[in-house]
Amino acid sequence: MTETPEEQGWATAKTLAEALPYIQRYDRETVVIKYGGHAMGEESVARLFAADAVLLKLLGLHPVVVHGGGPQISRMLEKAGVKSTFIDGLRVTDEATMEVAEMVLSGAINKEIANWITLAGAEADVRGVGLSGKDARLITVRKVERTKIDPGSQIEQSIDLGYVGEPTRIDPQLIQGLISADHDYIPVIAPIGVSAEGQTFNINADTVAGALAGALKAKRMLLLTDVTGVLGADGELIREMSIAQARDAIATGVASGGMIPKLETAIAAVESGVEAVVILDGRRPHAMLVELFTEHGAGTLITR
Ligand SMILES: Nc1ncnc2c1ncn2[C@@H]1O[C@H](COP(=O)(O)OP(=O)(O)O)[C@@H](O)[C@H]1O
Ligand SMILES: CC(=O)N[C@@H](CCC(=O)OP(=O)(O)O)C(=O)O
Repeated sequence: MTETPEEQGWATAKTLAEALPYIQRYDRETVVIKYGGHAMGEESVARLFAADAVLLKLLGLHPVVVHGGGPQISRMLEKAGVKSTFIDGLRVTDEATMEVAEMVLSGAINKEIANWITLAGAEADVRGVGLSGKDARLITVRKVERTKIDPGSQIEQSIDLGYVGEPTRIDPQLIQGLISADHDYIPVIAPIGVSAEGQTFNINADTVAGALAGALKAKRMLLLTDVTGVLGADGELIREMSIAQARDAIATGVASGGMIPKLETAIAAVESGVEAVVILDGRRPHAMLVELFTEHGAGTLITR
């Protein structure tokens, strides 16, 4: 039986009223949202994401968006005839790759998301502000060091990932200023950092989100990706995990590839005081709203 417009109106009002306890729970709390490159599907879906970020702001939360763009960088490199190489989920980044990565992340994707937020929030003057870790030295990094044991000689060898950085210091002042001011700004951050010497580095976006969530003492970190959440060995969605279970999933190989940096980041964020991390499917419209404002939530919830 189809609902009349009037019945639909009553149902909407009921849904809104039911969200009250959750709206109060997150009142003035910071929520770091990592919007992955795989979650950014068609432009229409990405615009819905921007509109939902505006809604969160108007409901009294402080959303801070960190975006990825791995597949988009790979496509741009492919056009130039360059093959992408990943080691443990991290892109091997030489000088030319760094230039392309910065152009795609800070130049294109960052400004596009900030612009969609500003457009979606125009009537209430909610605005997206696009930044990278280079702005106001938001993210200082050191070069990532990786080693492997050579199977023949059994000698430990270092692997050079090039300009791949890991955050050593987050200076949250600029972000805190933006979210606490009278203006309704939503910071949008590209995963680019600088070394103490000012060299530009490429950083995994999950890692940036985790470090930022810790520094901002966020209530929640949402990792929006292209799977429903963490899947167990049986392929079923795991609804809740402790950080010990997350460590197990990595050690036993249940989590592989891109899921490894996500779980590592989730563990680090929870250990640094973030109450919970949720890994969820960002391709589904309104996934963030279901997670934050309904009893059942969405995806995999990771807590201490
Ligand atoms: N146990 C697991 N549960 C869910 N996804 C997993 C698991 N192990 C590996 N993965 C892979 O991790 C991917 C998500 O990571 P990634 O591709 O880096 O996403 P994003 O671009 O959103 O950061 C999934 O698409 C899936 O292929
Ligand atoms: C060092 C490193 O691997 N950096 C990533 C940065 C973008 C990213 O993390 O994007 P997703 O979240 O969409 O995967 C890269 O170059 O692909």
